[in-house]
Formats: sequence, C-alpha cells, structure tokens
Amino acid sequence: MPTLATKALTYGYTKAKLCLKDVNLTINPGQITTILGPNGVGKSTLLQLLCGLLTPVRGSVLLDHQNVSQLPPAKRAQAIALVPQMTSIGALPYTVLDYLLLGKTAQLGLFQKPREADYHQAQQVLGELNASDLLNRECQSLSGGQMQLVTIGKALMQAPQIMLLDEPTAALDYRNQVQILKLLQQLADQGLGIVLTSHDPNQAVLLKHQVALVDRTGHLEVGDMAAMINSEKLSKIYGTNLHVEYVASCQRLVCMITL
Ligand SMILES: Nc1ncnc2c1ncn2[C@@H]1O[C@H](COP(=O)(O)OP(=O)(O)OP(=O)(O)O)[C@@H](O)[C@H]1O
Repeated sequence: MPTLATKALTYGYTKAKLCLKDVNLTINPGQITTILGPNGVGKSTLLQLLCGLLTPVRGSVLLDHQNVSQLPPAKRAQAIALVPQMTSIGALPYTVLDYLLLGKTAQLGLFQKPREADYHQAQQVLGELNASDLLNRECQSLSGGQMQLVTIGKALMQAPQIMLLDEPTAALDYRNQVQILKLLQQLADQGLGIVLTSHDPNQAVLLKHQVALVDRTGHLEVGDMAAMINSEKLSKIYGTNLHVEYVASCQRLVCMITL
C-alpha cells in the first residue's frame, strides 16, 4: 500500500487569501488520521488537495514519490477514493445500483460495461453497510443518512488503497456511526490509509491513531491522539470551552461541551 504525504502544501482559492499554509502531513498504510478544526478552515479543501482534485499553490502532494496532480485520473481513482461532504452531493438521477457501479469507472475500459463480479460487489458492499434494501431505490428518494451510506459504498466499490472521507458520519444515527467507525478500523487493519474529517473529537479518540488540528490561520498540527486531544488544545482551536476527561465507564477520554 502506498504512502500519501504533503510537503509544505499551501493553497488558497484566491491569491489574496490562503486557506492552508505549509501543511506537512503523512498518511501511512494502515493508519487512520482524523482532521478536526472549526468551520471554514480548509478541512474539505485539504481532502480535495490530497486526491488531486485541487492543485497546490505551493508545495506538493506525493503518492509514494509521484505527484498526485500529475497522475492520470484513472490511476488516481484506483489508488484514492474520496467520500465528499453530504452538502456537496446534488440530486443524482441514478438508482443506487447504478451509482455504486460508477465506483468501478476507473477500472473499466472506455466502452466496457460493468461485469458480473461488479454487480456482486455492489450487493456485497451494501450488505456490509447493512443497507441491502436500498439496491434498487432511486438516489433522489433516499434520506440523508441513507445517501451517506450509499456514497461510502461507492468509494468502497473503487477498492482504493487510501480513503478520504469528508464528515462521513454527519448524517448518520448512532448505530450507523458506530458501524462506519468500525468499518474504517477494519479497512485500516487491512492496510488502507484512512483520512476523515469530523466535528466530533470523540471520533478521533475512538479511532485512536493520528489527529490533525487545522487552525483559523490555515496551519495544521499533527500528532498522536493522546498528544492532540486535551482541553487546552481543543478549546484553543475551536475558540470555546471544551472539557476533555478520562471517563472510567467508557474507558476512554471524552470531550464535552459546556454552555
Ligand atoms: N470553491 C470555492 N471557492 C472559493 N472559496 C471556497 C470554495 N470552497 C471553499 N471555499 C472557502 O475556503 C475556505 C475553506 O473551506 P472548506 O470547505 O475547506 O472548509 P472546512 O474546514 O471543510 O469547513 P466545514 O467544517 O464548514 O465543512 C472557506 O472559507 C470557504 O468559504
């Protein structure tokens, strides 16, 4: 499995205003990285840079030693899957099955139809997500949470080596949140590099590995979960009082808000 790394990555949508500055982040095989930070600091932008949808103003994103923005799109899609934020997915005129099969595009020839095995994979992926009943539904008829599961399913269809997920549990109920977090752990155990954004530091605690905090100046600090998740760092980054405490009954740190 490849390593994905940014070197002094800098980006702005306009020249006048940079939103990410000198970001150095390494995503190793089998490692989960949770990106936390306030609204609008550039977390989604970072994911789009990591998969080559956006091109850095300065610095680079390297997949092993190859520049991601110079890789052919099919090669990129074979290595990296992006699960976009729910708010950026418009109304889709597909059935769930057709949408899932779009995940195979990079592996099929130009005029090649999906193969028998691809249909089986679509059923299997929905089964893993506990959403088999959605197979023949129109995407436009799905609830927000159902669509989020299906969108994760489409990324799984790509059989990527690295998965980037933008707030993958934002629309999900607690059972589905647990299911997706466990799935991410399983994928990491299989050697995939996993990066997700979240607004819940508790997810970073549960997923344990690496945590990246993006601040309002566009700088990113990265470290082990134990070093990054504490009251002081989180209160500072979010600009509000947060309390992080070990709760024995949960056997983990818990992040709490206070009013
Ligand atoms: N296409 C675009 N054109 C211009 N500015 C953009 C564009 N997309 C995002 N931005 C701006 O870039 C900044 C970073 O946006 P981004 O979506 O990466 O933030 P985020 O950290 O993911 O936020 P949130 O937590 O609210 O999802 C924001 O100020 C946003 O308004």
